[in-house]
Amino acid sequence: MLTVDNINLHYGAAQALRGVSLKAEMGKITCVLGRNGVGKSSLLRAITGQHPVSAGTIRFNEAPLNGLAPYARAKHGVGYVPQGREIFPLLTVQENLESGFAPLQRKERFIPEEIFSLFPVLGSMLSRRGGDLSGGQQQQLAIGRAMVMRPKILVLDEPTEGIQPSIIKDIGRAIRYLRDSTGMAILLVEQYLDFCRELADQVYIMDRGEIVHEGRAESLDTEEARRHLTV
Ligand SMILES: Nc1ncnc2c1ncn2[C@@H]1O[C@H](COP(=O)(O)OP(=O)(O)OP(=O)(O)O)[C@@H](O)[C@H]1O
Repeated sequence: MLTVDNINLHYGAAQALRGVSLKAEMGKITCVLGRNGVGKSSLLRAITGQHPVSAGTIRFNEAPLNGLAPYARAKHGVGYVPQGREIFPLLTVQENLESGFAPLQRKERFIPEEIFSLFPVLGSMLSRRGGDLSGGQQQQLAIGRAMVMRPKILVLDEPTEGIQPSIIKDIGRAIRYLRDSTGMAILLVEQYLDFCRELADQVYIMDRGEIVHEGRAESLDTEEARRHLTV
């Protein structure tokens, strides 16, 4: 389980996270909802080691992650699908997937077949450049690349952003499959309430750098969630 306990995060003098605590359990999908600018990406940056926290602790299966570089967190099993995908536009699909090999030992350096069963389009586009793919295909590639490193927790930053509805469905299916088949923990941040409600087991709502609600997805008060999602 990932345990985030009372973290603060600053950009210079500006505080983006205030005493944020949450848990993401193995075999569960945990969704953090919030509108633009409330600190969702900052939370994921803190968890993946892209930005240091100024207070609080982050542990994964009891191992402290604080202070570890992103690659060391990847070795602990933290896979990250950043906002905007950040795939390499000039590398091929195959090379993008292979860039996930970095934290793996030599004998593990192969692309698991299940990536192509989940996202067949990647298999048919292996020699195409990442930059030539549509936004939805790039999102699938970014998830595939994170899967290459066999994560124990997959952290996704707004996987539905700018993506057409049919591909959002595929991505939802893939995330559910990963939870059910591997028992990994999945933590995603979103603004898209319906996607989150359909997919998540546990939901948190963030507003202005703080967690303002926590509960099971089926008991989420949709009206309250919408209030936090509109400015
Ligand atoms: N590198 C940075 N330097 C300074 N301030 C930043 C930086 N990144 C984010 N912020 C600020 O921190 C706050 C939280 O931003 P963050 O990106 O975490 O929010 P978000 O909920 O993920 O929103 P979005 O969906 O737009 O990414 C915002 O006020 C933002 O302007």
